[in-house]
Parts: sequence; C-alpha cells; structure tokens
Amino acid sequence: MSDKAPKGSSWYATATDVLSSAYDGIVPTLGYIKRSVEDVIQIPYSNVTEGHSNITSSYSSLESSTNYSNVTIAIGVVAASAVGAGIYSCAKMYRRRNKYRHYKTNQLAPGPTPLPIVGNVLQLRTHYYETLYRFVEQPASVFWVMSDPFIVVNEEAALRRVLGGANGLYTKPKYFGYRSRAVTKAVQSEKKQVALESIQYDPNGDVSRAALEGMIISSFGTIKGSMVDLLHMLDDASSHDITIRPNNDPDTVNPVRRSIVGLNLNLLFGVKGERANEVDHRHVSETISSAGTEFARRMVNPFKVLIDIPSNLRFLFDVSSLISLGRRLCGILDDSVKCSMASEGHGGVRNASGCSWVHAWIGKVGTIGKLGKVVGLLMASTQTVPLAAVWMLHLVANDENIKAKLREELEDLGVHKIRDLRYEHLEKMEVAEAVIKETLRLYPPFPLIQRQAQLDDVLADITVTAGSIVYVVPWLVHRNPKYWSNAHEFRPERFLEESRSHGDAPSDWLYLPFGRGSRMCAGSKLALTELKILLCHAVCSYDWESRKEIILRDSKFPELGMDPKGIRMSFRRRN
Ligand code: HEM
Repeated sequence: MSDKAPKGSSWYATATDVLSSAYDGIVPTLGYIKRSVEDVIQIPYSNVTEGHSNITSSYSSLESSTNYSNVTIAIGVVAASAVGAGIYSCAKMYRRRNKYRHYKTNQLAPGPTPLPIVGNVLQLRTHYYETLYRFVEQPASVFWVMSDPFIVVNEEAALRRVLGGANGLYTKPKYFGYRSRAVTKAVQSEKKQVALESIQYDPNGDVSRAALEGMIISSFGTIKGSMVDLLHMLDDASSHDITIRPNNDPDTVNPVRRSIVGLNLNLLFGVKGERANEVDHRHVSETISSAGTEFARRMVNPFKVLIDIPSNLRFLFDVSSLISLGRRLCGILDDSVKCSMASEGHGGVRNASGCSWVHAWIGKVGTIGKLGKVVGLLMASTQTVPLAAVWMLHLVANDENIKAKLREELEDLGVHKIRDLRYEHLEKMEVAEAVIKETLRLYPPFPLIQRQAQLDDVLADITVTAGSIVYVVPWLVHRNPKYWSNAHEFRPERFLEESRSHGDAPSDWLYLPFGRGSRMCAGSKLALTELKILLCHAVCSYDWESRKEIILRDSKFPELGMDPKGIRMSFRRRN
C-alpha cells in the first residue's frame, strides 16, 4: 500500500496492509522454496541419469543433509518474511496512531495503551463500558480498533461541537460504523464542498415534528388502550407465577416489547385491523429485537463481526427478514396514500393520521432510501421504548417514596384512574416526567451516537483527521461525576429541583438520551407520551415489586449494561 493512504484509513486498509506486505515477502520466498524442492526432487533423477546408481552410503548421507539444509533455509526465509511483514505493519499502524496526538503537548492522545495491531479491541470486547468508564473524566479519549481511532468525546464543549454539527464539519455518517477506504476517499474528495456549507436545520421548524404531535393527540385513546392491555398482561402473568415469564421468556422485556412493537406499527405505519393479519406481531417483535440487539452489539463491539460466525449468520438472516418487513410496510404506506388521495381528491391534504407523520418524516427519497428510512424508523421506535419502559417500572417499583409522589401528583390533577387521563394532563405531570428523564439518564437505550468529521479538526485538544468517526456514548456522559452529582443514583428530584431539561448538569448538551442538535431523535415526544401513560396507569392501578436476579454478565460493573435481563416483577391490582 502506498504511503499516500487516506488519513485515518480503516481496518480494511490494515488487513490489506498486512496481506500485501506478507504477500510481498512470500512471493520471492515461494520462488525460493520451489527451486529448493526442485533441487531435492532432481537429485535422485540426476543421479540415475548420470549413472551413479551405486552411490556409497556416505555420499548419500552428505547429499540428504544438503537437501535438509535447503528446506531449513526455506522455512527460515518464510518465518523471517512473516516477522518482517508484521514489523512493517506495526510500524505503519504506529505512524497512523501517532497522528492522533494531544494538540498542545504533542503527547499521544489519552486512552489506554493500545496493543500492536489489535489496539484496544480486547479490552473493549470484554469490558466495553468498564474500559470507557476508566476515562470518564477525560474530555476525549482515543481507543484503537486495529488502525481505526475510536474517539469518544465526553466534555461539554466537544459534545456541543460534534452534535451541534459545527456548520457541517460533523455530520451523521451515511453508512453504519466502520468505513471502507472507498468511503473515506469519497468523504475527502467532497470535503471542499462541505467545508463552509451549513447543513443544520431548525428542529422546531421541521414540519414532521408538528405532524407527530397531531398524530399523538388523535391517537391518544389508542395509546392508552395499549398501555392498559400491557399492564393487564403483566398482571395476568404474575397471577400465575410470581415472576413474569409468559412462554418461559427469561425476562420481562418480551411482553413489553411485543405490545409496544404492535402499538408503534399501528401508530406509525397504519398496521391495524385487517392489515394486522399481514404482520405477525410476535414474529416481528422477535426479529426486530434480535436484529436490533445484534446491531447495538456491533456498534459497541465492532469486533464481533470478525470473531463470532454463528451470530453473523443469525444477524444476516434477521436483517433480510427486516428488509422484507420493511418492503411490506412501504406497501402499506403507499396504499394509505392512495386511499387518502381517493377520498380527498388528488393533491388533497392528508389529515393528522399516523401515516401523515411518517410521510412527512420520510420526505422525497427514492425506493431504496425509503426502505432504509422505514427500517430505521422501525428500529428506532421499537427497540428503545420497551427498554426504557422496563427500566422505569423496575426503578419505581422499589421506591415507595417516588410512587407516593406520583400518586399525589395525579390526585392533584384529578386523575384517579387511567380513564381520567387526558392529553392536556401530560404537560403538567412534572414528577412523572422527572422519573422518565432520570430513567433515561441512568439507562439510555441508545448506546452510541456517531458523527463523522468532514475536515481535520481539533477536538478537546486532540487532533481529529477528516473522515474519522467521533462517538458520543450517552451512558458515559450521564455518569460523568464532573457534571452530575451522585451520578449512579436514581434521583428523579434532580429534574424537579434544578432544570427540567437537564437536571443538575450544567447544560442541555450533557443530557443526551435522545441525542441533540439537528439530528436529534424525531420521535422523542411519542416516546415520552407512551412512557408517561404507562407510568400513570401503573401507579393508579397497581402495586408492584421488582427484583433483579442476574447480575449483567457482559461487564464487571453490575449497573453498566443497558439490557434489563434478569428483572422479575410482580403486580397486584389496587382496589
Ligand atoms: C425512549 C425512546 C427513544 C430513545 C431513547 C431514542 C433515542 C434516539 C437517539 C439517541 C437517536 C439518534 C440521534 C442522533 O444521531 O443524534 C434517535 C434517532 C431517531 N429516533 Fe429515536 N429514540 C426513542 C424513541 C423513538 C420513537 C418512539 C421514534 C418514532 C416515532 C423514534 C424515531 C427516531 C428517528 C426517526 C430517528 C432518526 C432521526 C434522524 O436521523 O434525523 N425514536 N433516537
């Protein structure tokens, strides 16, 4: 590979490096081995042709020792070229890593010492959150995944710069995760155009957000009904068995997930009534969950893709199921447009139904773009809310004090039963909102937010080369003791006593469960509505307890994982 490799090129490049240098060394070696082997083979032949069939034993032993030494030399040369290739690759990688230096001191950027070739892969693979947490107070850390920098920013100014976009300097990557050389080149060739172009837009001026609110208001009854059914299902399960294990599912996420998947398919894509028969909710929820979990695991642990072959196969299968589901949903959306056009006349304005929001959000894109957006929306809307719901019920379950406060608030609003709850109450439910926000602070369901640097930049005093991906880990930002008091404690009061939007942290840029900036979550309002209704119904109608049996296996810290496995809840109806 030439020295003019693109800046910050990928691990593919590294692999190519290793292979090409190994190849460079191996080709002459193979030639040498071939010649040596030919020598060995030729000796008896030449002996025969030259009429030396009666050779003495001493001569023959001398001859065979010469042959052995040829083979030994060949093996030696192979080993030496392999070692040479390794050293060459390490040196090249070292040079690449050296670019990521502390801007002022010219020291290597903060982060654990990377191992040759593999970088921090082993630490990140086995103790992802624990490794990141060791550097929680660093403004930015650089970990290495082979020759790819894994830049994690964790300081307010840097977060503001990256998520705020810095006038187009940081954009959402067009592809997922690790990049190919071709993509890096494309980014760099476009960089001049991107340079001063502002690509930000005002989220409040975005028509799709207003349409979402319209959809929530018109579907309020449907959301309420769904939350009633969900808690009924949990209650039912606990009346048979103290733990919630319908169908022997080992965790509580499945019933919650199934209901919320069903609800959001209905709200967003209009999958209801007869249409619901076309989509098996149970199967859909399992597929989305399995693909989503694998997706998230790959985001936090890109090396899974290299090592874990069975999970790769499963992932491919799930992704192809998701694509076919996406196609079906696109068909359902297209049919809904045809129906509304037929009923309102061509060019008619669609009313504030679920589909109108989705169409507004999808905008004008081609068939593939639409499929991508539909699958993305499906994942974004169905993977996140169930996780938040389970953590929320779990955290409130054992906190009688907060339950009492929630009940008091609802009493004050005149909400005694779920049927009393109206859309207007939601804004006034400050304690409920604080509980949800604190849940999302401790256990943000979205593991990683990515942005790509379009030009070279200096971020928290670290040089970042164009094309690099910068990562924001909401969990890490939310646990930073520099910004949050008692960061590991569940204290909803911080969103009541201090600011409602960022609690006791100094700014909005430090509270990121929905991201921030122009590409912030498009459905946060719907998520908060669903969670508030669920919480309201739970405290009005149920007493419940929760215990967590299994300490999360992925990490040494029991509190670090986001997947609420091992939670057991039991519900009792209140009179
Ligand atoms: C608790 C629940 C949720 C959480 C924690 C969450 C979190 C997030 C985060 C962190 C992002 C990425 C933002 C970024 O890259 O800066 C995102 C994007 C997105 N979310 Fe959510 N989300 C939730 C629920 C929903 C729901 C219910 C919907 C559907 C209505 C939704 C729709 C979207 C969409 C469409 C995007 C992509 C926005 C864009 O690329 O411009 N999300 N979400």
